[in-house]
Amino acid sequence: MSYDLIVIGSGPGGYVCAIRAAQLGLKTAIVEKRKTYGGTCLNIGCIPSKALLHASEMFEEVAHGLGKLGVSVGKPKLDLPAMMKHKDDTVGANVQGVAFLLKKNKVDGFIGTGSIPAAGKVEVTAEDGAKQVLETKNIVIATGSDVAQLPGVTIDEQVVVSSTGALELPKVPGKLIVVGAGVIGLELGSVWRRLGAEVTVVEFLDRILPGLDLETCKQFQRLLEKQGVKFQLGAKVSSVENTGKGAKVTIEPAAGGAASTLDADVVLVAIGRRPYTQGLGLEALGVALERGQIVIDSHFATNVPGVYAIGDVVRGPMLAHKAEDEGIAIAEILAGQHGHVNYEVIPGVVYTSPEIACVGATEEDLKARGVAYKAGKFPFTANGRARAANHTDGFVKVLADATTDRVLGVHILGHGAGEMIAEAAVLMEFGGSSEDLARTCHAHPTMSEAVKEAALAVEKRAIHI
Ligand SMILES: Cc1cc2nc3c(=O)[nH]c(=O)nc-3n(C[C@H](O)[C@H](O)[C@H](O)COP(=O)(O)OP(=O)(O)OC[C@H]3O[C@@H](n4cnc5c(N)ncnc54)[C@H](O)[C@@H]3O)c2cc1C
Ligand SMILES: NC(=O)c1ccc[n+]([C@@H]2O[C@H](COP(=O)([O-])OP(=O)(O)OC[C@H]3O[C@@H](n4cnc5c(N)ncnc54)[C@H](O)[C@@H]3O)[C@@H](O)[C@H]2O)c1
Repeated sequence: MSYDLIVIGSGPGGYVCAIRAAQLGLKTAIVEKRKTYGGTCLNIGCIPSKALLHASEMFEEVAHGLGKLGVSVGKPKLDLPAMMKHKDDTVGANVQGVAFLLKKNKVDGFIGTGSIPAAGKVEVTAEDGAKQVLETKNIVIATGSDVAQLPGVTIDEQVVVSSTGALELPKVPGKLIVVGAGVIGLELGSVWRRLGAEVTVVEFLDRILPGLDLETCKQFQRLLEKQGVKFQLGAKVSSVENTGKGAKVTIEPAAGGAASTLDADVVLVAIGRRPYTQGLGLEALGVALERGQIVIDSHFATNVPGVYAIGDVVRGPMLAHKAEDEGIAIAEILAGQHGHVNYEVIPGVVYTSPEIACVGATEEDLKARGVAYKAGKFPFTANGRARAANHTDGFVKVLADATTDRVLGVHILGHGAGEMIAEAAVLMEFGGSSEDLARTCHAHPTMSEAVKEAALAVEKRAIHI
């Protein structure tokens, strides 16, 4: 069988690419080494973590959030196996959904490890070792990423866990140490804190969530501390001694100085992810890599003709929707269209409570680039719906170019921020101004009115503050 396109890896980048290519009439196949489609995101990432985040948020809300609303209930009881079943069922429904969509679009699926013996050929090795070679005009590598390891620390997924093990813990740990105050550490740390663990986050830098808007992160850290999360910033974990029943974690100040130790029942290592290219045969093929990432041009092409790459395995934020948009763009390019991704407008969401959502530049980015900007801010305490729902933490911040008024960035800390950010992304995609946002009628009473008020605040004309 000869194909127009073979995609290696069926995460959000790969499966979306395959479906779009098939829609455009390309004879397409997809190769996946896992037993189920959907990649990191659906199997061990976005989807299971959001199932646990939602369930644990409900647990906490029932425990602490309802009394003020006049709803009196008894102390909630945690049924962890049922919560884990909800997570597993959610994953199951999603991965089956992807298998259905691939079939519906007549994409041929091959379960096995894909490698590229030469441009135009993909070898698929099944679990039992059986091999077959498929012919194709084009190959898209969408093999994603894997957990970054802490030097000298072995992840056994029992006591010392990665995000994968943290989604599967059989009981709530008494003490959980999280290494890394990035998105994974704060999301999964929140899950287990809500369910009863004492959580300490150890972060190398002097701030949490590097890369996100600093003011937003500082306020967010204070809210997490109020919830009971402890932070040790400017501290690096230098060793973890796994005793089988728990661990001793040695922490050194990042700036140097005396080490200290902390005891933990479970240690979550969440210090980032690395591009995954193992077993593809890229070295023999001569595909250029830089810091582990496959090097691509603006059309996703590697240096080997007919071989392209997208998603976590290439440069840019490691986000599912970025991988999806790249998958669509390369499929359209291969079908002779003009696929394109606007990297200036990729939203990011941290699914904690409250959530953080952002799109575009931070104040730090704009200062570093020397761009003159105006900031408009509006707190949820002044929003009627937020007060009615008892979700008054946080604010919306709109950053607009001081000369043209074009919106350059929007940062939201608040309940439902991940849903609210979409209107900012649409506005920015259309090159909109803060005035466009301020003049758009927003339904009352909604949390989104805070977005409009923050846009009004850019010109110091917010009404409700
Ligand atoms: C705990 C966690 C939570 C996350 N939450 C979010 C979130 O809420 N939102 C968000 O945007 N992002 C989130 N992410 C990141 C997101 O999962 C990734 O950015 C996204 O999955 C990248 O998609 P991808 O298609 O590039 O690769 P992946 O999803 O990693 O898929 C790659 C696939 O390729 C397969 N593969 C690898 N090598 C081969 C081979 N040689 N042959 C065949 N198959 C191969 C792998 O088995 C895998 O299934 C999260 C990640 C984690 C770990
Ligand atoms: N909601 C989402 O969109 C979502 C959720 C989960 C994961 N993800 C993606 O997954 C990727 C990986 O997430 P992550 O949280 O593992 O990585 P990250 O890069 O977001 O954060 C890792 C943190 O660990 C710190 N660190 C590194 N070495 C350390 C050490 N020795 N001691 C203490 N701290 C150390 C870093 O300074 C950094 O703050 C991210 O790129 C993220 O985009 C996204």
